[in-house]
Amino acid sequence: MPKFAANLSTLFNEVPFTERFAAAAQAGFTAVEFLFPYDYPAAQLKQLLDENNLKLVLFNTAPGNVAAGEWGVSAIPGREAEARADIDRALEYALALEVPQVHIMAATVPPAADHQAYVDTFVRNMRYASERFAPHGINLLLEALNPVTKPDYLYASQYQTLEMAARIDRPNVFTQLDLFHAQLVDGNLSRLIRENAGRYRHIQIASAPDRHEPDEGEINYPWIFALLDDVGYDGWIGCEYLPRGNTLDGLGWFAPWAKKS
Ligand SMILES: O=C(O)C(=O)[C@H](O)CO
Ligand SMILES: [Mg+2]
Repeated sequence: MPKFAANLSTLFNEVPFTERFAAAAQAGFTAVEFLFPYDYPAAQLKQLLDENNLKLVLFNTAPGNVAAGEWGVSAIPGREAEARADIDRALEYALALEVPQVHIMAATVPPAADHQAYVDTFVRNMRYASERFAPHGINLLLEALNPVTKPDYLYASQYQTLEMAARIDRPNVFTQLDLFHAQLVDGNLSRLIRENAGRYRHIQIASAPDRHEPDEGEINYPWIFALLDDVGYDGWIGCEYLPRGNTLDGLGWFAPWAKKS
């Protein structure tokens, strides 16, 4: 039985961020995820979660200087102190908000840069993060991003993040299987889901190629949800899509699973 989390960074964007918690709960979600919590005190976010009986199931480490093209700091050589401070801050938020997993953002790699140096830096910082988070039972996730949405990101293929997780070789490090990115880069989603069950601990969904509701495009999500049940996936499924129009108007696909108020 799939468990869905509303991504408040992309859904319910008709209202300000702090009003999206109530909107998600009223739409029948019991869990949420979003990109970054850092613009708000943890206590304020916890109150919003508690008031709406919502679990927070994922957020990311900080993105760095987005205006300068950065998308994560954990792989940038020479920025280790900043990356580890971001990891420590993410841990503080994860503990305060009772979050079971955090996506550690890697970095975009400038075309002329030494890619291996970025990989080696990321492995070291991930092992640092693993040691910080493991005593609290919190998992760390790596996510491949397709090169159209995010050019020059450290990894684009699911098979690269699976290999990276194996190289990091820590028991609380897994991949985040965003099926939108996976379809655009790797395809053969059934093989990915079947052959790597247990190595991904979070899933995100959106249509391909347009990243809208999961009721259009190339991916047959009802079939995918049944396959996920078949392989015993019991994690959350993050609804990280860009609504075609009003969020509520596009939630017909979610009706079978929405919590009835
Ligand atoms: O971009 C995505 O798909 C994500 O899930 C990350 O949170 C941000 O890149
Ligand atoms: Mg994603």
